[in-house]
Amino acid sequence: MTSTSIAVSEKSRYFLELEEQFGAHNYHPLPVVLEKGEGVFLWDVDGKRYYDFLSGYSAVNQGHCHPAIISALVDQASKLTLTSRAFYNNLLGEYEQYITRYFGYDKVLPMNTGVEGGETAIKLARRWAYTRKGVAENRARIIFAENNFWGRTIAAISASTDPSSYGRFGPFVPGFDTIPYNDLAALETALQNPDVAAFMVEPIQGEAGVVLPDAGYLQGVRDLCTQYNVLFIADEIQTGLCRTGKMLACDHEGVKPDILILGKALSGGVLPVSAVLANDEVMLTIKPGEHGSTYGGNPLACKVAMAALEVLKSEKMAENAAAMGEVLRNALAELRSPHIREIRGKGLLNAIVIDHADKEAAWQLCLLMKEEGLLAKPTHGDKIRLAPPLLITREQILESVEIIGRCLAQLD
Ligand SMILES: Cc1ncc(COP(=O)(O)O)c(CNc2cccc(C(=O)O)c2)c1O
Repeated sequence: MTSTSIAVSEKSRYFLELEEQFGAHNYHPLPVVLEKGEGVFLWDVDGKRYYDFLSGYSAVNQGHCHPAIISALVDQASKLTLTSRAFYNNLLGEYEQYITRYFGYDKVLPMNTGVEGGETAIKLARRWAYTRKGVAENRARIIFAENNFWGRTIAAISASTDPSSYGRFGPFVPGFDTIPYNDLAALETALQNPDVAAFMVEPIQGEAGVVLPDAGYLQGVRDLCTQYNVLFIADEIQTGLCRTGKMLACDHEGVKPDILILGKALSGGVLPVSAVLANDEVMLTIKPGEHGSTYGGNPLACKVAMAALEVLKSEKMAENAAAMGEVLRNALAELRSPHIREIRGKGLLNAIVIDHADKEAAWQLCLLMKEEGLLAKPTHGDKIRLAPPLLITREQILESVEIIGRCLAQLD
């Protein structure tokens, strides 16, 4: 059933058909056409209001159109938006000082999208391996966890174990190996190879369906990477910035990666901003003119990112995510729905695994929830991510779970 064949309003149909005719068919969106966002809410073109339980895949942690972030955007947009890195500007240095002190690293390399952050981290790791670890040129290896997802570039899909990500896009980037997630023995075995430069891993696997490792896994990764002189790269693009109830998911175990990758909510969902943080031993292996991007570190992004980071702390969003995550998981459990096989998550990064004979049940449930005023989307078939903006209240969580419960009851 295509989106355009599902019953939608005349106004919505107009927009769906425009995208059908003039846009690449590289997504299969839920049939809803949005035109306004504020806090935890979205409104469609007919003025219907929805709870947003996707948050732009955790890019809108601070809530849609957060006033302080929009104010920073609007203020800077009328002054200076882009200088390129051919020249200095009055915001990049202040932003670099702000974010490196915020997370406790010597330096930051500013980029735009999350996948650019991943690519940058890999280049840094390879360069560090050749210039500091003594790995022979072009022999560096990067280890990834199975079921990783860090974007859509050729390098990102070269690391993927998901055929729907890499199928018929070969040939692939060499020097990448994968091991089972949450398996320290497998990691230690892989680290016996002296050519390994880094292990890049999500502290909680997002696109795999919110997969949590065992307690102690991240500490084990940290210890093994230290023991074998391998860089621990934490991809916190989806788990970071208060989403899991701490500033970083790594903070739940108090571990500090050698390279930290941030994106998504680094701009509060306003424009693409990513960042790679590391100490000098790693970061200074890349010399002037050897890496960058036209928009990387632009003054508009710097201003927006500082505002986005500020509100995370000033509005105690990590604390609220931790508390509301408990409320959400407990309320979902109270539903005692036969169609919920599993409830999992940390903070406000959660997912339910749907148990139903119909393999389309998760999609159907999302359609039913849309009709009832809640937006969510399945990932990998039977899992529905439940990840609202981090300023959601207890009352809003409970109202949302009532909606989910009503729709689950209609699934039979
Ligand atoms: C953990 C993680 N790392 C990197 C990326 C890549 O970020 P960018 O998309 O900004 O390059 C992600 C992205 N996460 C994500 C989740 C769901 C859908 C999509 C999509 O490409 O539509 C992306 C992610 O979830």
